[in-house]
Amino acid sequence: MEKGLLIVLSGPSGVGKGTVCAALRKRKPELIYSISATTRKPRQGEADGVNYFFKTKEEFQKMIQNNELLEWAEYVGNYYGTPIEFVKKTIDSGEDIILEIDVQGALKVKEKFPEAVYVFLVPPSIDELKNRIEGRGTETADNIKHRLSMAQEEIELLKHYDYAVVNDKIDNACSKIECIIVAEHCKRFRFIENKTKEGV
Ligand SMILES: Nc1nc2c(ncn2[C@@H]2O[C@H](COP(=O)(O)OP(=O)(O)O)[C@@H](O)[C@H]2O)c(=O)[nH]1
Ligand SMILES: Nc1ncnc2c1ncn2[C@@H]1O[C@H](COP(=O)(O)OP(=O)(O)O)[C@@H](O)[C@H]1O
Repeated sequence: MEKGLLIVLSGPSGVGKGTVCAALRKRKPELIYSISATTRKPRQGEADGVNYFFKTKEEFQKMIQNNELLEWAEYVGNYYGTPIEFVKKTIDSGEDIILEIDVQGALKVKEKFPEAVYVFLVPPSIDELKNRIEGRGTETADNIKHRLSMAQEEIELLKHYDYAVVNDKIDNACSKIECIIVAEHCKRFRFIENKTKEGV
């Protein structure tokens, strides 16, 4: 049976990863979403086990020690990580799973899963990125500054990704990601065909 795709969606904070994933969920309900663990405090409206698994620093450290995380990263003073078990189970069952993670985390996943599909969500401009982070109204002025300076460095890492998707309009970005998923399935089918022809 063909394995599911591991799709890694990342990009700078505020580019719209969460928003695009929420829209994709509606358009493509069969896609599975990984839920990360974090030591960040829940924002208003966020629930444990839905947006994140909210952990204390000690609990998070235990997850690292027990090899329960596919990757983890420290981002602006908090830890974020991807529980590995759920990801493995999903792709082994032939279903596609999407990870919405930061750029450092994505590059760590690439070391373990080079065959995953790496998509970088690009802001239309740095000014627009600033507007979006400020407009969201969830961060302090200092935190926004930090996120923006990280964004400049993160955009340099675009070259390690398979695809760049500009998040100008949410629907455009979703359509492009859907096209990427279709194309990647076609690519893997060709790979299986070649193997069959070679008698492997
Ligand atoms: N490495 C890694 N980054 C994550 C994970 N989950 C979320 N992130 C990223 O951590 C960053 C901060 O997340 P968050 O505090 O929710 O803020 P926001 O995504 O900017 O709204 C974002 O870039 C997320 O994509 C994870 O499991 N691993
Ligand atoms: N295509 C878009 N056009 C305009 N605003 C957007 C777009 N995508 C996201 N936003 C807004 O930008 C802000 C940051 O989006 P969010 O999904 O929280 O980003 P991220 O998860 O990458 O940090 C939110 O207020 C969201 O409504």
